[in-house]
Parts: sequence; C-alpha cells; structure tokens
Amino acid sequence: MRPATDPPVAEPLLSVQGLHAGYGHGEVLHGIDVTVPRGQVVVLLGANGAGKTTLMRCISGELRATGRIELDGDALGGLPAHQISRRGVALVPQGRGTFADLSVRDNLAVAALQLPRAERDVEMERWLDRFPRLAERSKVAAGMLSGGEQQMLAIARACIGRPRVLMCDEPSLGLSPAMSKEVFEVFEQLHDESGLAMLIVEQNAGLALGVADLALVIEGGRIVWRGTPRDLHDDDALVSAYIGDLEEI
Ligand SMILES: Nc1ncnc2c1ncn2[C@@H]1O[C@H](COP(=O)(O)OP(=O)(O)OP(=O)(O)O)[C@@H](O)[C@H]1O
Repeated sequence: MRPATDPPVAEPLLSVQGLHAGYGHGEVLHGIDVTVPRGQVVVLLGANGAGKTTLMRCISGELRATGRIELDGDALGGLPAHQISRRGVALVPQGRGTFADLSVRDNLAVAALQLPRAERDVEMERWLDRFPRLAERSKVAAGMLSGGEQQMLAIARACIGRPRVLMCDEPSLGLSPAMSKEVFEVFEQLHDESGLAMLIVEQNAGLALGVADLALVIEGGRIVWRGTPRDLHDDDALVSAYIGDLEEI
C-alpha cells in the first residue's frame, strides 16, 4: 500500500482538513483530510467501523467535530445541519431517511420546503418526471415502497434543494444487484447532466468505482490511500482487501 499522498486534483468544492470526531470520550476520526473536487465523484471505501458514516455525519453537521470543513472556501464547521443543507450539502443517510408514513408526494413536499414557495411545485414535478416509478406511486406511503424505490425517493428528496455536493451513505444496502446498478446509473446521469459533485460511501466497490473519478480508503479513522479507480485497480493489496470483484471498473 502506498502512502496517502494527494494526486493532482481539480478545484476543491468540498474540503475537509484535520477532522477529529468521535462519540463520548472515544475518538473515531483521527485527523481526516478529504477533498471533493468541483464536478467530481469521490468514493469512500473502508471496512465496517472504519468511520465512513461518522465522517458524513460530521460534514452534514449532525455530529460535532474539530478541524476545517469548507464548501467553496466558506467554513461550514459549527453550523447547524439545516444551514449546511441550505448551503448546498445534501446527505442521503444509510437507511434512506424518508418519512415512512408520508406519501411519496408529501416526502418530496417536505424536502421542497427549503425552496422559495414559487419554485416548490415545479421542482417536485421535475423529480416525479425524473423517476416515473415514483410518479406512479406518488400517493403511496414511503414505507410501502420497495427498497429501490425508497432509495430513489431519498435521492430525489436530497436533490430537490439543488445541492452542490450530494453525499450518499451505502446506497445499495439491502438492494438487489439489478436495483443497485440502477441506483448507480442514476448517480451517473445526475453527474453527467449537471456536474453534481458527490461523495459516496459504498460496500459494493466494483459498482461505486465504475462512476468514481477518485477513490479514498479509510482505515481506523484515517485516510490511508487516495487515487483514481485505475490506480486502485493496479494495487493488488488494495484490490484483495477492499474489492475482490473488479468487473464493473
Ligand atoms: N452513535 C454512536 N455511539 C458510539 N459509537 C459509535 C456510534 N456510531 C458509530 N460508533 C462507532 O464509531 C466507529 C465508526 O463507526 P461508523 O459507523 O462511522 O463506521 P462505518 O465505516 O460507517 O461502518 P459501517 O460500514 O459499519 O457503517 C465504530 O467503532 C462504531 O462502533
């Protein structure tokens, strides 16, 4: 494994420097540096318990941390989660974070509340057009949707506020291989259409690296490797530790 040195990167959009965080007295992240360049997709790989979710929770303002978190040069550290979301950082959490008892349409309506009133309906319709399966089920409670439909709804909810960075924690968790592929196709389309920058945590490394511009490996709360998917592919130790099946790259 080679040292975690920075390869040349495009202009940073989201930048995390020297981040320390944990729960109670136990530190989980020990000085994390992560950059999501403008218009790029970054995939974060790592074993269970390495700190991936914790990092996303810190960036989204759910968990306090020390260190610097900046979006386009503006400090986000210390801001409450709703303000970080308004600045343009959206998180699709593990477990999707939709309201199970609300209909698909109402889930979108709640997410649209962050937009100016005049734009809410248009934006909701845009996302229902975008996901015809959600449009067909717009009156169905989110809790009654399939896992894949719930994931699409969660992505639509996150995107409705027009984020500048979309973070997604284990989007394929519990989904069939076919549905996981569909979710990653959505990421690819979103990225191609609008150059949306993304930070994705995903266990299915083959699938995630297929859409990634950059990959990071986190171990024990430290970033131990960073590079392109192709670099990762060439590193036998990393492949056997984190990937196994590279057919998707
Ligand atoms: N709410 C919490 N309270 C105490 N410890 C926690 C809490 N959440 C996570 N941890 C601990 O922090 C460490 C990092 O957890 P985290 O969920 O960030 O890892 P992860 O890389 O996302 O793993 P996974 O793939 O299992 O979700 C683990 O040791 C975990 O047990």
